[in-house]
Amino acid sequence: MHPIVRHPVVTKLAELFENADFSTQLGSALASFGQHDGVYVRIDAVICASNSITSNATEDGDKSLPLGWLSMEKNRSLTITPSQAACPKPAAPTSSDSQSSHCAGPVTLRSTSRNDLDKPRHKTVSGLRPSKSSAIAVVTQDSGSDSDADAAGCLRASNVRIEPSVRQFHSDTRFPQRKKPMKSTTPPTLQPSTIDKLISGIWRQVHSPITLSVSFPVHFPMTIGRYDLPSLTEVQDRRPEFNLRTGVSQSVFQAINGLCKMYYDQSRSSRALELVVQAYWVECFEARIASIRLDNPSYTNLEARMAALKEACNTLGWQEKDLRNKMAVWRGYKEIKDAGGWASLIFAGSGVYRFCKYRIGFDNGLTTRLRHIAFSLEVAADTLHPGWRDLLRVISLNEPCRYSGHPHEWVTVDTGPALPLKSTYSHMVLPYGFNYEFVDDCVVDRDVFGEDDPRRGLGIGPDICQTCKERQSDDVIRNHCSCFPSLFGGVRHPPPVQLYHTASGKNNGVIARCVRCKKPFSSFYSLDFGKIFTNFKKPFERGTAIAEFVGLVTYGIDGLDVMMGGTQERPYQIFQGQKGNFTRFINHSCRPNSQFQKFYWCGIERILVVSRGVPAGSEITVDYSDFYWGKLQKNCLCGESGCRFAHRVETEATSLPSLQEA
Ligand SMILES: C[S@@+](CC[C@H](N)C(=O)[O-])C[C@H]1O[C@@H](n2cnc3c(N)ncnc32)[C@H](O)[C@@H]1O
Repeated sequence: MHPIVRHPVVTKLAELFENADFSTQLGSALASFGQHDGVYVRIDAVICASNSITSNATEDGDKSLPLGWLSMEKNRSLTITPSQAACPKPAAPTSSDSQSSHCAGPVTLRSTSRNDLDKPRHKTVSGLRPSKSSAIAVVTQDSGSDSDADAAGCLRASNVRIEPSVRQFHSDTRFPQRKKPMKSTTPPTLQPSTIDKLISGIWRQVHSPITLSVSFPVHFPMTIGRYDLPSLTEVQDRRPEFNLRTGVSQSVFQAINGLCKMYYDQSRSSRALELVVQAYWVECFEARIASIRLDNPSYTNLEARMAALKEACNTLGWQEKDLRNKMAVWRGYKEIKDAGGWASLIFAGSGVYRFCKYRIGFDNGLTTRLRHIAFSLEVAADTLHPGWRDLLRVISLNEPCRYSGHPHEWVTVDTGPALPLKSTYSHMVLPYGFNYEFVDDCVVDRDVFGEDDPRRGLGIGPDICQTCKERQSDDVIRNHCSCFPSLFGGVRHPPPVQLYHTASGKNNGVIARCVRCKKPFSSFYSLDFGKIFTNFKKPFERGTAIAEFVGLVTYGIDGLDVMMGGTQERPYQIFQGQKGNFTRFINHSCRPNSQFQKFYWCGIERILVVSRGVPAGSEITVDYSDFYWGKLQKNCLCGESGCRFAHRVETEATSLPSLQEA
């Protein structure tokens, strides 16, 4: 076999075009030449009309662009690029050379056209230009002419003769580009890179109130709090008539807004599902290739790949070419998923298709950056969209968390991956270190209170709300009190808040991400595994309960932060030193956006953090009270203009403070 056939470029081409016969065909074509230095295999890219794709013959109008030449010299194969080959080394004129010229037809993939010879390789900018060549090539009948003596002759077909210099014009198919006028003299501003846009898009979606879920119809009617949930048919029936001619009332407009939002969210869910399935398909495809090779040990990887591709095309009913194109995009999805986790793909938004189709920035650090945020992203997704992992059920995947513990055990940091909560206290001297257990409800200290619950209000009935006088019950159907529906008497969701590392020296704090409406069905609802999702990109509205202040209900603690509760006759403390919820991390502000507030639920006193209007994306703060600050040897860092405790380190603190209700 001719050594050129073993040239890596030939192998690569055969692989690239999945033409296993290419090497054999080339070998037999070269066989007629014998092994000598004068044979070139010229590799061209041919631009042709789509209708000539099916036929092997190239059309007259086809444009051939030489990519390079392969040749043998001193028994060593060489690769010559077109730039080197402005004049490839002329081979010594031997009798065999002339033979090679004559026989060039079957070896070259395409015969050389005149255009190929004289076409300058740089980009042309005008429609008309004189040729740089001082000679013109003319096709002759005499294939054995001596035109090969020309410097570039060895690249020319032997039936081309060079005429003496003729002025010639070429027309160009491209119009000159219009020069864009300079808009202004202001210096150009740095635009965010495509990767920046993709990553900020992911964060935007994670912090948005979308509900990503596979929706199933649920059995209605049912009641949550005071609100009767409509049945599916009721939903249809209640839709107002959409008749634009009779005018659009506010309620009609509200309804169409609700409908629009519902389907918008639904299509986002199905888009996310599509991404999940397609990324997973790529994994299955690779696994199928491995199985085919196991079943057919004689198959090469290429053959196994082709077999798997055929199988897929048969089921999908797509052309192989179509599937290949789609696969290229799906591979991008898989790469994003591999680097940033499933959350990065699910929340990637619509730009991800274009991103993967054109592979913008993939080699430019995208995977490193996604790996960097994977952790924080998953913590945020779990905190704000607890149902997002359900989407993976479509591929029967039970994806384990990349992080361990409760999402609030991770502190988000603007500049990098989330930090383990414990590590953010390593710089502090704490008597027992930092150990905090997240619990949803208060735990009564039995050593102190026995079977009694000190929070039980004397003379307060367990059934009637002190505020609205409606019936209270943990049974969703029986409950009629809707004072704080997000916490009591309804379906409880994880609050849309995250722990974050403050930049102002207060160590950690709590940030509001997106929030729930006070009323469950103000204008829009969506069905999600039978739950009602009422998240909106709204602030925690004034009067909304953000959370209950949860910890160990005890008494007798001195010198540590505690919340005082009960009455003078029956006092108790809520201690968050070892267990509790995220309210333990809420900082003080002299202009707070929330406050502590007492509320009786089923006869038991609860201390709530209630919003005074917290915008999404801002820190949740309360006023710790003068009493607390009076005992704290620290300056307040709230930064408010009317800060009461900014310059008070000199003040003697007698003992450690207690938090008190505002
Ligand atoms: C209940 S903790 C709040 C969470 C705390 N930042 C952390 O990282 O654990 C109360 C402590 O936070 C700090 N802190 C809260 N608000 C503050 C403020 N406005 N200025 C300075 N320190 C504050 C004080 O050290 C205070 O004793």
